[in-house]
Amino acid sequence: RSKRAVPFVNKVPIADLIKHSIDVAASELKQKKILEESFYKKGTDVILNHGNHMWHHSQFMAVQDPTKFEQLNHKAYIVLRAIKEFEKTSGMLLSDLKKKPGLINIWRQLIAPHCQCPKPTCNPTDRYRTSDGTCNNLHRPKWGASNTPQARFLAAAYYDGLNKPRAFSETGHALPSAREVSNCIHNSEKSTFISNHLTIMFMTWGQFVDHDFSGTPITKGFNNSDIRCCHLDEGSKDLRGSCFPIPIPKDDPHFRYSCMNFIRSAAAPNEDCEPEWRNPINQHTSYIDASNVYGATKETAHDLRAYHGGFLKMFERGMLPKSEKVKCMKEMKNDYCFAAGDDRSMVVPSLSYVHTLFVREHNRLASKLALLNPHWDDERIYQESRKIVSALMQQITYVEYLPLVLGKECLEKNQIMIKSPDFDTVYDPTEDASTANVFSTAAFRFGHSQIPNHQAIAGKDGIIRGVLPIEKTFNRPSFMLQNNGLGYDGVGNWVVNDVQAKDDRFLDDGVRNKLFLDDKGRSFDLSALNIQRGRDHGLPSYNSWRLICGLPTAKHFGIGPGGLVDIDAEAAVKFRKLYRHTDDIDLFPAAMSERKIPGSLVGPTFACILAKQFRKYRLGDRFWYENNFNEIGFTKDQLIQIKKMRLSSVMCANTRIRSIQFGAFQVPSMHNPRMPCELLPQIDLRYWQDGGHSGKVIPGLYDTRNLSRVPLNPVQFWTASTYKDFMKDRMGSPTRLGRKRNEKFVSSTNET
Ligand code: HEM
Ligand SMILES: [Ca+2]
Repeated sequence: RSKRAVPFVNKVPIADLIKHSIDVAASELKQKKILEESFYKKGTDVILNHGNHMWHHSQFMAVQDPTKFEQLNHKAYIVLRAIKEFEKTSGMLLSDLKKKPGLINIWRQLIAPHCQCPKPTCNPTDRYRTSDGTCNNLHRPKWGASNTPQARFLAAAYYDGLNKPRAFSETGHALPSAREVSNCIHNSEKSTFISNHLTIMFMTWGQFVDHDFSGTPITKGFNNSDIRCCHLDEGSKDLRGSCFPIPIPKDDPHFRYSCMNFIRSAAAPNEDCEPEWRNPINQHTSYIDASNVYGATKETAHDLRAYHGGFLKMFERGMLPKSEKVKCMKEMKNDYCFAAGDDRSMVVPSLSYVHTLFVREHNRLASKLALLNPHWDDERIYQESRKIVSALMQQITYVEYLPLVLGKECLEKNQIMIKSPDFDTVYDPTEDASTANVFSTAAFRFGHSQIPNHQAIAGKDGIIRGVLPIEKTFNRPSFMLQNNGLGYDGVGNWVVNDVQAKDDRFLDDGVRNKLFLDDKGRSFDLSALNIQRGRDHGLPSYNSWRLICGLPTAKHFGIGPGGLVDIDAEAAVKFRKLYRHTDDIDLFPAAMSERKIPGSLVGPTFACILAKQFRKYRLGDRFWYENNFNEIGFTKDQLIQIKKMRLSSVMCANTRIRSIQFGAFQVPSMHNPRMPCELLPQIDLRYWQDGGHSGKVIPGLYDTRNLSRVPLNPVQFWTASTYKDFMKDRMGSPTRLGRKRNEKFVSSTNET
């Protein structure tokens, strides 16, 4: 009986209550719009100046498609407001409502006028992925698509069960400020360690692939303006619901002001606006499909295409094309801002480097495929090249990157290991590959501890020729464009020769204190943002994740049985000081503090979450490169070619690099020696020739570099004096640049 819909509450038909709730919500949306406009008119919300620290953050969290975004956000508002009203009038909770299919049907019908979401129509014989990821799963066409809600592995933990951030302890007190937690747990002052074998490229790949499967935009004000939360009084903050600023402790070692701006992520409604708690939007396709290269909507993909020869647009000397839409900081006369499949491409030069590399690879493949198949049109060449590039993203991530993150044993256990030299049809249409909230908000941010305090350019010998503190490179393409684009190759030489910061619980100063530093000395703390974002997204606490991962939960703050068993005593003491109850502990700081599983870079809790998600990305993708599916898949011969490939091969084929170690994620060593590019594997594209591999040598097919060779001269722009200022600045406060690294820098700058 309990499964049937409850027809009446206090003699009022329940359908009437639902209708009333939706009507209230729809009419309040109108008032909300007026309220938002008033914040703009009052000057609380503004169009921020270039270079302001909040401007940088807002660029990073920007909406890629404002029209879709506004629609999603409005629908989500109606759903959330209507549930709140319904809870009030019916006495039922969201959780009760979700258990009653009859009521959900009524809800769906009544909310439909506010929720026109055209359903994608899928053609099962389409050979290529859609730009927005729809129709990958033919039964659930929106799974993994862009501009859909992030998935959940666990029920949300909002303060009100629905919408408000997790801000209070089990004891009823406020949770400690995210900055306070960061100061205590993530502060790197005492650490001088650098990773002993992983390169900057390893860190960069993590960020690059993250921007393929996840992009969470923040709420915007009227007229696409930026919300300034620290300017609001308490009453207005509550009324708006989009502000959740971070209090900065009075005795903060770095910040001299008391409030860090924090705007909540924008919300997306569920399919058909079904009743659901708040969920952040993912504006990327969850699939590893190079949506960061090609764009995650039809419109972005269109803007990036050249529409001839299958090419993507490019600027002179193989650089990313100019963007009119995305803004950046121009420091030199000829600087321009980059357009890419993901708008975060300029956040640091190391990331712009890989973005550029993959656009070059696409165009290189396109020109070769056109030689082999002169009858192919622009569309066919574009799609076939895109298909290979997406496969390379998967190959590099699963064959080169993940074994270093998780260790082979974990890959094996979770069906993440690429074992076969050719097909391995793993597709399971019941797996939803949508990126989960916990994965993008906490677990995959593990890489933030790898971010070094600097960005640099090196010569072919790997010796650093110029260096800048990272905070002077955020959103500044100058570094890449200097000396007519030669900065590009310098960054490439740097990322494969220098080491990243160590994978520990600490975040370096450049992002923990100086993230998006502006000329007024204002900036953010990345670890505080991560923690606050977790609370904003209603992420359950550390213990809940331990439980679902089958790991023991902590009942006390000791390190013995029943306590924080995977955390060292020194850190456990800090958690005891910070939190009142073990069920309060935020996931990010605690999982980052766990001892690593041998052979991996993460502790058991993050390993569990990462493995679960990477399994879904593999099993839930109909276009996964290893699937033996006629038409949409590769042929066996083609797949064998792709499985030979490494990131180093891609760098060799598209840049002026002449020799490189086989594994670009590890520094050159006896076990990973540098070798001439000619010795590295390259795809034999003759297997893509219609009518089969002819065996003929096709002129032009094997000269892999499509750029004219220009010798790499020592780069003049970031001079030794810049470097010295940088080091002077650092010497005052010890940072994690170890002595060994200092020596290397000094000797290198003496040479230039
Ligand atoms: C120079 C390097 C990097 C910078 C400056 C940077 C900066 C940021 C910032 C500002 C955010 C948003 C913070 C917020 O919630 O307000 C973010 C999110 C994120 N970062 Fe990083 N990050 C870097 C490298 C990395 C690396 C190496 C990884 C992983 C290996 C990573 C993974 C992520 C993920 C998964 C998100 C969430 C993305 C989303 O859903 O929108 N980041 N990062
Ligand atoms: Ca994607």
